[in-house]
Amino acid sequence: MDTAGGGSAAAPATPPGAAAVRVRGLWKRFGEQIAVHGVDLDLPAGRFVGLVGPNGAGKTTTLSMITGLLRPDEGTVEVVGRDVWRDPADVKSRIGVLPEGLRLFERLSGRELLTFMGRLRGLPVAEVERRADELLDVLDLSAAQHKLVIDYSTGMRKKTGLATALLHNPEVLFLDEPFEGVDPVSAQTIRGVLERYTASGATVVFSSHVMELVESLCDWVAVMAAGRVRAHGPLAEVRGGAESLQEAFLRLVGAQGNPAGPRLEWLGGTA
Ligand SMILES: Nc1ncnc2c1ncn2[C@@H]1O[C@H](COP(=O)(O)OP(=O)(O)OP(=O)(O)O)[C@@H](O)[C@H]1O
Repeated sequence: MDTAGGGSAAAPATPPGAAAVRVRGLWKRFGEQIAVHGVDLDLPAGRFVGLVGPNGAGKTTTLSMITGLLRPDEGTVEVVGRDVWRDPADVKSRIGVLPEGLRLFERLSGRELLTFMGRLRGLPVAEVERRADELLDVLDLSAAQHKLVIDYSTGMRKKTGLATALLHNPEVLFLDEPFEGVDPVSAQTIRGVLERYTASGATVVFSSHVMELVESLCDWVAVMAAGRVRAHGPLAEVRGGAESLQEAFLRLVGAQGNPAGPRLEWLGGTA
């Protein structure tokens, strides 16, 4: 089995049009709380897929179960046609994951971290070095590559996490809030790398609260609320007649906001 991928460009094995992710009857409870409530989902390969939903909708829990980080109470997950929970090692060799609140090895430099992760993935040393050079360069991290990760900013950490997730040339990349806490320059860099990656036929699935971002990047969207999938499909279909994805989203999740009304009168101005 080639766990290292073909070349420096993504080499997806999933035929275009096939499902990159297939989820059936997925449930997760935390005590009384039902975080994921019988989710069915088909995410096509070769797309830029956005998973959106309000706080607490179940996005992170769902992504964690899809990527083999959290065991479901019920349900099945297939990624690139393989059962995640029956064959986790095979699936994990084919995916890259940037989880929420990623913890990196703080006492390694960015460069050492990439070398370590590449070797852990079974890549030959020379190939790790070549890929690390390119990723550090493209992600504007070359100048900081010998600094310890503990001294990295939030954006540098996200970019380093993204580099480690891409190093083994995965078929599907899962990113939980990849743009959170990232400045516009770094966001643009990350965006460029992801666009290049999907243009080669690979699949990106990412969660975000930022509708404008999802609308401008994604061609496929899944909307979650209260542990359920409210809509999923091509962006234009999910947006429907609404003017923007934001408007469609607010309608789908039934959100009216929570106006302060007569409350918080003490806030601001003089009493
Ligand atoms: N380990 C846990 N223990 C208890 N409850 C949890 C746990 N993880 C998640 N939950 C609960 O499950 C629900 C879904 O959480 P989840 O983090 O998946 O939502 P989310 O859509 O990713 O939210 P956000 O956008 O705020 O990150 C929430 O009500 C949350 O409190």
